[in-house]
Amino acid sequence: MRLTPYLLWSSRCAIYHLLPPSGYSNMAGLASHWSKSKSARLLISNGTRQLHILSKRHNVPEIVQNLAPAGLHVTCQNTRAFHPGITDDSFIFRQLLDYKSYTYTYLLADSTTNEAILIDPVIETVERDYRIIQELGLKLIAAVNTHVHADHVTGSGEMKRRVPSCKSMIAEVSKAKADLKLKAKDSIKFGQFELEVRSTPGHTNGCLSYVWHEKGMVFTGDALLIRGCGRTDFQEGSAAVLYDSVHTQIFSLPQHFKVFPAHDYTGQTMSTVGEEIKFNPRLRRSKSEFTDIMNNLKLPYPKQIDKALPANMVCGIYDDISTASSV
Ligand SMILES: N[C@@H](CCC(=O)N[C@@H](CSS)C(=O)NCC(=O)O)C(=O)O
Repeated sequence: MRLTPYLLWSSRCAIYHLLPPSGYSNMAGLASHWSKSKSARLLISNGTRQLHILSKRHNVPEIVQNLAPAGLHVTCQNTRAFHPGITDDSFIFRQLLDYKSYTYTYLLADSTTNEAILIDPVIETVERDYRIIQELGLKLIAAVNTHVHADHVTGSGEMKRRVPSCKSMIAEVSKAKADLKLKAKDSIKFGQFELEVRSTPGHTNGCLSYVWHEKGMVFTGDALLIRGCGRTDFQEGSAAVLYDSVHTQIFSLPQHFKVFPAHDYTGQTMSTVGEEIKFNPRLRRSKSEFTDIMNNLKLPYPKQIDKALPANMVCGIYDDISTASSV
């Protein structure tokens, strides 16, 4: 069997993708590694779906021989490994991209109860996200917005039309319409898990970040981007406020916490608190240097701002736009 490294996340978190066999010379080594390792597991898949998890009692070389003609693969996964899109035993995590606005939507779920939440859904990708939720057999309980976005329309309202149990959420101070208004120290529960709500204003006055302490993740919206941060030139933005928010609410988290922002324009998917403290070219500086940088960005306004702001004040339900409060 040919053993092809699929992704090397760190020296102790390797995920190997085993291609359909052309010979089985490595099989003995693999089987030995697998039988000794508490965290490695072998999954049978058809390339898109996981079909079966092999247990230690299976005769792996024999099974693999029979899989290849059927076009099936064996994947050896280290369950201590983590990568967006990989499901560990207790939770499901998907990082979903909207190519138009470079927005990340996050799907989080408890694998036992199947309760799920979506962070920052986008209206154009609601069908895709809804299909994933259905395929995975999840019960969507919330569409959680990090803030009133200016560059795209939220998918919360459209998702609510498809999933009546789904509640829309946004910061109370944003004054946007939603089923549940959030404030600092609230928690968002799904199954056995919960996210802590932290107030991180500065990009907008109602920006929230969501901390998943148990899994060491923080969803920062536009407050903290990878090697960047949200602009501060509209929607009651303030560079000084953003600086304090990030330093007190995000940089105070353990340095290994993974940072998942609402956007990335450079193809990066995640960072860590420690990396951003060290390498963020804006936020690692003093507050006055940061303010100078932010006040001189000279970015063009987002293309969809005129449509996005009023729509997002009503969770993206266009019928309600005429009754929305002003932004
Ligand atoms: N070109 C995009 C908008 C890009 C932009 O302004 N992004 C915002 C977040 S969405 S309001 C931002 O804060 N960017 C920070 C930066 O440093 O780029 C469009 O037209 O939609």
